[in-house]
Amino acid sequence: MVGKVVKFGGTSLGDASRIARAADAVVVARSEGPVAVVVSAMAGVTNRLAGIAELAVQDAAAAAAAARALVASHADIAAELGAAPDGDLPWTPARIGRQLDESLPALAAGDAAARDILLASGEKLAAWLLLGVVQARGVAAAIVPAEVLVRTSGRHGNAEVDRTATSAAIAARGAGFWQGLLRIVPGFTGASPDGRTTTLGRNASDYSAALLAAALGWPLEIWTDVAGCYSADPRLVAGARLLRHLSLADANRFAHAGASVIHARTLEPLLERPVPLTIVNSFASDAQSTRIGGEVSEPLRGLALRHDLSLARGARALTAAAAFDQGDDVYADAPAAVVAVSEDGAETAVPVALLSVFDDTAGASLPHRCREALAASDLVPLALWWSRRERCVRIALAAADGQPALRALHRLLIAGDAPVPIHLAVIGASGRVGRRLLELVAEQRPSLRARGFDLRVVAAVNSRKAVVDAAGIEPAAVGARLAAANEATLAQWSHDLLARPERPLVLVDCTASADVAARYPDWLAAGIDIVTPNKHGPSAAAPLAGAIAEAQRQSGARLLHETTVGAQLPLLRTLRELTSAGDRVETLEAVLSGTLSYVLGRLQQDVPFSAAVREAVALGYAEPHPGADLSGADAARKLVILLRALGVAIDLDEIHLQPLVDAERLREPDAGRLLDTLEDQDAPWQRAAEAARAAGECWIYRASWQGGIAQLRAERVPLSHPLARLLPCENALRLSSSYYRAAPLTVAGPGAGIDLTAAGVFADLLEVIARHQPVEPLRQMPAGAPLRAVA
Ligand SMILES: NC(=O)C1=CN([C@@H]2O[C@H](COP(=O)(O)OP(=O)(O)OC[C@H]3O[C@@H](n4cnc5c(N)ncnc54)[C@H](OP(=O)(O)O)[C@@H]3O)[C@@H](O)[C@H]2O)C=CC1
Ligand SMILES: N[C@@H](CC=O)C(=O)O
Repeated sequence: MVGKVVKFGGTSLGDASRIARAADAVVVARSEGPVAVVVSAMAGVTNRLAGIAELAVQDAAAAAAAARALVASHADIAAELGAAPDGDLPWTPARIGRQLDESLPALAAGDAAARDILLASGEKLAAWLLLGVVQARGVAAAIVPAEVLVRTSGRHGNAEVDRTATSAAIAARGAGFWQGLLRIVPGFTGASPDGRTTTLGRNASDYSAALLAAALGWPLEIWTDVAGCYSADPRLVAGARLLRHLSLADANRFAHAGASVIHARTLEPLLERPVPLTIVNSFASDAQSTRIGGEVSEPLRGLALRHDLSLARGARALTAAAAFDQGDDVYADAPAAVVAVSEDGAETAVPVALLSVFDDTAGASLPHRCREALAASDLVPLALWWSRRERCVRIALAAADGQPALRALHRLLIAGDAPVPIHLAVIGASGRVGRRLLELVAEQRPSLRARGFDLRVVAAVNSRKAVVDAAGIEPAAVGARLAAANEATLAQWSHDLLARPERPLVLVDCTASADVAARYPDWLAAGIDIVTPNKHGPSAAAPLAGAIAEAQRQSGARLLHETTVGAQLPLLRTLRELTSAGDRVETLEAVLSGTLSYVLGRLQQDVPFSAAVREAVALGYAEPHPGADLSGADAARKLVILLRALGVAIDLDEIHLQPLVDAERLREPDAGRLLDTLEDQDAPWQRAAEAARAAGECWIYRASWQGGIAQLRAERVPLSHPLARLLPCENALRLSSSYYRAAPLTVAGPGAGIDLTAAGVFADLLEVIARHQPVEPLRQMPAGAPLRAVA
């Protein structure tokens, strides 16, 4: 009886809820026939184990503690799942813990065999966890140690698999063994001829699963965090298309050229003993998938980019065949200009990109069309040639031209005139800024479409409900769709959003929520751009601020938040540009709260304090909870953001802050009730305003930064003071700097309001969209002597 092999990647087993979901999928699969499961270690675990191996060399006690913590975290997850496996098991967290303890001296001595035992324990612990949940679901299951199946060389860290011996070992168990109990096999692991545990190199669990599937002759499903192979890396190319059916041979050509998702090594056993492979998105199993092998296949049309290559001038040369891809003669028909590489090229090497263009429908015209497409985008290749063996066009480019060329060629050869989809998730969609933003999206969509973009709202969220719909939600229907939607917590909708394969995805956070801002690192790390007027992220304390910066650095996704200070006023961008042009700010004073500027301005017009606050709320200047304005906290966040834009490392708790009204009353959580308490402030503020007027002065809520001290407080200033001349609600910034010493730079204007804020958010959104412009401007090739080699 034919069964199937199901492999779960680390993200699919990333936490208790994902393990439970994987177990559910296994139970369904088991109800349909025999199943063997291969598991990776939980996401991040192999990196932690590698870190422990390094630590053991320097600090054995710290390594032991880290190993214990890691093993204990798996036991905690089993407790959370309420499912620990029973029966006689080859290992348990306790056994693995003891084994790691015992191996510490060998690890400290740098023993490669001990390191392999340590690294392989991640998959074993994951197998143990999944076994427990599957058993708790009533499925009879058992673990098979990979060491008894996968036969390898003795090379620790990256062992070679003896495929013949491995197939024989798998077959030797007999059909009954595989068709009876559900078998769970840890991936990434094998054993040397003398029985020592070996590991197969990073990301090798797919390979383990392919070995098992080929030996059993069972189809393979790989459950991972993407839907499959795309016509180009969807993180780099907006509108990349999912390739639904590929032959094994075409998938192999594509993988060898550097296409992501499937490693060429995974395909090797399947090419020898063909069984179909399906890639399934664990987080959106409703989504489409890629099926490799099997009855149906489509012509390969896709682009793969490698940028881990370099091109050298002079020096000792190797054949590119050896340097690029062992045993592959793809360069045999390449021009002489790109067939050699410097071996000692560290000093002379220039990074290059190598783009492989496959279009099996194009015939002999493909090189010519590639040339034309590049020329149309003002991109100049270093070399372009037809690879007979791989039936693709290879294009060597200066490294900086790699991604622009990828996008340009994808658009011109594959996507055609189809607009680039830009997916939008609007958080805070029923709020004032959120609603106005959705109106702007509806208004501006036609002009964006004319520029080649299709702006689609795919998610809308408020504090209680969420709609996620890849087909798109009409902006005008968002309110009704949310009203009809199910309740969803932040954790739930964030999880659903992270699972969506659509890119580019821009999350617009129109809340004032710190909890939402705390999720920014996760979203950014997943390649989701964020646009926001919410000050909680950019003014967050160092740990969150650092995580946000790091996630942007690693993923290339960006957080844009120009409206967090002064709404639509050009403040942050101006300061960043000045700083990067070498200016050094010496002192700064500002009015940063639109609400307080309005309230204090209205006092001068004889409007009572409490009435002025109500007006500011009604006009849309105030925060969702006006206590944030009256306490000065909102303005303090703006000052932090402003100073950080100038390169000043400062946290909120370093600001000297004097609230406008007493802190006690600001504890009232209900905004309406807080407003009801304010009338007793009318008389004192009326007296204060009259006294100021009599002295030829007025009140402002002044922010300042001088001598390293940042403060905010209500102050009386002469009417001649530049910050006294503001209209109610206006903000102003005045700074002296090395460039603005003779006369300070002043920027002033309306600094709050729903329309202005939504317009500023939309402007940030346009900036993100512009990054996905399919054709990019000409980039210069690196200067220097003629370039003549690729590696
Ligand atoms: N007004 C202005 O002049 C300016 C405002 N800003 C900023 O704009 C942002 C939005 O302000 P505004 O539109 O007035 O606020 P609103 O109170 O009108 O709207 C806030 C929205 O966020 C939603 N929300 C709150 N908490 C969560 C959560 N945990 N998860 C998901 N959604 C949540 C609310 O849901 P629900 O509808 O269910 O309550 C609501 O839809 C704020 O950060 C503000 O500081 C920035 C510059 C200027
Ligand atoms: N409440 C703020 C507006 C948004 O940042 C203000 O009054 O300035």
